[in-house]
Amino acid sequence: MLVFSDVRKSYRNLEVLKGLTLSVPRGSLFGLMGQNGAGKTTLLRIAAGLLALDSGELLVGGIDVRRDPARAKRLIGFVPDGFGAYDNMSVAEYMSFFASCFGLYGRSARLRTEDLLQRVGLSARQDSLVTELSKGMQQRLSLARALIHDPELLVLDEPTNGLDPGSRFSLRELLGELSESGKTILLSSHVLSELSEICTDIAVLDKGRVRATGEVQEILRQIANSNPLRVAVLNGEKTALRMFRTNPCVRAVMQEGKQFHLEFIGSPEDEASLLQQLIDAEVPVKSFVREPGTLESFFLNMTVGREERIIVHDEDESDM
Ligand SMILES: Nc1ncnc2c1ncn2[C@@H]1O[C@H](COP(=O)(O)OP(=O)(O)OP(=O)(O)O)[C@@H](O)[C@H]1O
Repeated sequence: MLVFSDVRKSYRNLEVLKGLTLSVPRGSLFGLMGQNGAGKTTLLRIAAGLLALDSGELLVGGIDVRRDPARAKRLIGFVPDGFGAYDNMSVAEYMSFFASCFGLYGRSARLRTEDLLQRVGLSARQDSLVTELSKGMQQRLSLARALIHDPELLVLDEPTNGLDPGSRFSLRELLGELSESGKTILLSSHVLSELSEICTDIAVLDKGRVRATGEVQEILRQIANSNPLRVAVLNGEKTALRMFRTNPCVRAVMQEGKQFHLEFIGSPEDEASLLQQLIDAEVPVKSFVREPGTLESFFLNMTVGREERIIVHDEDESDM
């Protein structure tokens, strides 16, 4: 649905997107991760047709945005990070204003507005001033506004930012429903657990480039296969240490008395095989736990330099 190829964008001397290549599949609910200043908003604003790219190519639904920006824009609804100033407008007037921007007037604009306000749970607030709405309600109104022309692609910049847990939950449900109804959704978020819960695909943006991208389930599976193992034994720690050091899946061992922290790259079968070896050697295992995979650990691995991460190797051979 969206294909960025070698896209570059600078603000004066600051190059923010440095040859960015990314593909957002049609029908996906795509999450964009990245540290502050990574270039997420810049990327989303380019996707929404609000910023021009300096070089490279962007196709929206197969349309080259540089050749036919107006046609590309009709395919997109954009929800920015922040609501803007609409002090003297009621909810109904706000919707009617944006409907007119897309050539919808009279009865068709009214029916579309009613349908969208119902979908976002704001039917009862049509006559309220938009400034009287809570932040969560404003965010839902902004979403309804972005859907006024029934776009195929919805782009949202930090949509859950500043929302309380209840509003976050209802917005996530709404995005899930829209995704199921066939919309392609591209959103950024700092709440990584949220992305793993709702997104089908993610990309990690770092210093203006895509460092990793793929289906969330596949990424979580890979994370799970590279997570540490924590093992505690009642005794037999020397035998256990010898086994850990000779196991091909164990990259580093940290020992504290009868407890071990293993950097382990392996499948659940590899884990089971190591446990079986300990049992066969009659080492009494007290606990054997693989830490769960999270998007946070993946994100940190991608964006924090290796030199900043501490990996402790147990070099001491004296207890063998
Ligand atoms: N209009 C602008 N003029 C000059 N520099 C800008 C402009 N907009 C953004 N920048 C700079 O570009 C870089 C990327 O900004 P951008 O807002 O795209 O990042 P982001 O990943 O969305 O960050 P955040 O998570 O903090 O919102 C930052 O260094 C920012 O200061």
